[in-house]
Amino acid sequence: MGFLEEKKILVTGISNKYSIAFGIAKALHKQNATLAFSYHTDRLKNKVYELAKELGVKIVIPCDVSDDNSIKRLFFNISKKWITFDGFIHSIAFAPKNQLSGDYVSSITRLDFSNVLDVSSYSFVGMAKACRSILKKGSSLLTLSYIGSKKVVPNYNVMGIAKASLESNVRYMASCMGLNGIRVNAISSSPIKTLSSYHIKNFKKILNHTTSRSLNNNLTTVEDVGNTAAFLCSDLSKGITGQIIYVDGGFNITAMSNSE
Ligand SMILES: NC(=O)c1ccc[n+]([C@@H]2O[C@H](COP(=O)([O-])OP(=O)(O)OC[C@H]3O[C@@H](n4cnc5c(N)ncnc54)[C@H](O)[C@@H]3O)[C@@H](O)[C@H]2O)c1
Repeated sequence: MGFLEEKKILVTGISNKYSIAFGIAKALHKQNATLAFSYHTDRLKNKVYELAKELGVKIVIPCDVSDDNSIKRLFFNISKKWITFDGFIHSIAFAPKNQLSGDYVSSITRLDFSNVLDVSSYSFVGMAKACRSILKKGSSLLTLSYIGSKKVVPNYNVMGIAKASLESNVRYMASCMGLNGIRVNAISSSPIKTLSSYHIKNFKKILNHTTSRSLNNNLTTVEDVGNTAAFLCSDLSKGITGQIIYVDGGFNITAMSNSE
């Protein structure tokens, strides 16, 4: 019997087996959570159904978080299956590839700025707003962030601004929803090789730097993030809300590595 027995949790943001969201789904499944998946586009449908089958997930629903009607449809479908549920994982971000390299000030446009913040930050509160009435007391909402929100990481550019907004979203959402017994947190993860991170210029350099400066000299894995997510979705973490929890081997506290 796992510590998420009886919990019904929606996992968004799976596009393939390398997605952090799939690592989280596996960890939640291991603790006996009942899961639903949402996926972004038709192009991902077969892959996400295949991964759902691997974990025995019966509910798989499309949702484009840049569209309010699509978000509404997602939760309407969830309510038909579950009536109420215990929270969701928001593992969604988007920036065009040309915004993840080079000179931030020269390349940013008003349109890209608003699209990136819409999909990568607004969507978290947009989803919470749409499902608030069917969330159980004790629910947990979780999103994924990165230290580029607080410190400058070359080429992360507008995504850093989006993550700063997302982290602030976590605090304001936690404050609003606390009285309903709903907790809201973020995991700030080390860099991990996924489809999204692949688009960041010189990602390998960022990955190597983070690993060499982390206190345990280890690569952070999706299993590490997944296990922390499982804890944050469970009642074991009921005293934790409005927090940005670092899963980065201590990288965020260092100013210099032991070997420098
Ligand atoms: N990989 C890393 O190094 C790293 C580090 C810290 C935080 N994160 C964050 O983790 C989260 C997951 O990213 P990942 O690295 O697993 O990459 P990923 O590409 O596997 O996941 C990103 C997901 O966002 C979804 N998405 C994009 N636009 C969408 C939209 N309009 N509607 C619905 N879904 C949409 C994609 O379909 C995809 O499944 C992101 O928020 C990312 O910023 C990643």
